[in-house]
Amino acid sequence: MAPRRVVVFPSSTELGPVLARLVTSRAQEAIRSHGRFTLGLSGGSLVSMLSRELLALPGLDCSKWVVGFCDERLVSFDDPESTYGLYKSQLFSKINIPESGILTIDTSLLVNECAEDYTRKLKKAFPDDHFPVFDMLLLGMGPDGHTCSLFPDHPLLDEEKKIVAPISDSPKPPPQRVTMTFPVVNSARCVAFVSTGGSKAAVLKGVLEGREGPAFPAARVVPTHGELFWLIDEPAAASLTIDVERLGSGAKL
Ligand SMILES: O=C1O[C@H](COP(=O)(O)O)[C@@H](O)[C@H](O)[C@H]1O
Repeated sequence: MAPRRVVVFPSSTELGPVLARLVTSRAQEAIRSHGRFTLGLSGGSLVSMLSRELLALPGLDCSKWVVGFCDERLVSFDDPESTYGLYKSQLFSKINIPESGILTIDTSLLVNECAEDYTRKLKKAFPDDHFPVFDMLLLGMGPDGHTCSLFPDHPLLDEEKKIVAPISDSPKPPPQRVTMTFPVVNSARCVAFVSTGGSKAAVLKGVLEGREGPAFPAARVVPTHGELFWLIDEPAAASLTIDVERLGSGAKL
């Protein structure tokens, strides 16, 4: 298990460019080693930061990228809650990723069927893996400690067999979603959390310094063989007492 790296930036302004360069460095490594880069994206506040920062990089080439979703809300793609819809307008429509390289859910299906259909799509994209091994997953964390659509005290936290699970009682709207499960998240070669803002400070302390076990879903993200980064800003790090790395916008991870 690679050591966890908790990296604190003065603000999201410094964090953003480092995140973008981390993604492209892992993309280059993956393409060199096995010809493509598989990336799992989260929604929420990540969408606009990641899109803006990737688009700011000169000469970004996404022709060998395969992109999936760590979780997705079961709403039509033109709904403002659709993670795919947001990435399409803010990122995919502006880069050279092939359409076949974007693994989307089928929003016409009921939530259980949607999860099964997405499972089939991931199995097809990762034919050699029992659980898909993504080169990189980008995760967010809600103020309740949820990540993907894996919420505190939900039975899905203990899912060990499924690749993608349906959820129809998400405490955060919209209620119907599909989500990668922990076995998939923890199989990734690199996982990077991005968490910014003072509203995350208390939960971040619980997740990163929790003494009495992993009560928060985000604390269960411990890649078996992969790297784990927590990229956070000073307001989110305000309550931490553990040792962290403090870096600026020029850093290379
Ligand atoms: O609902 C969701 O929330 C989490 C966290 O979002 P944030 O806006 O607090 O960063 C996100 O990672 C997940 O993909 C999304 O569906």
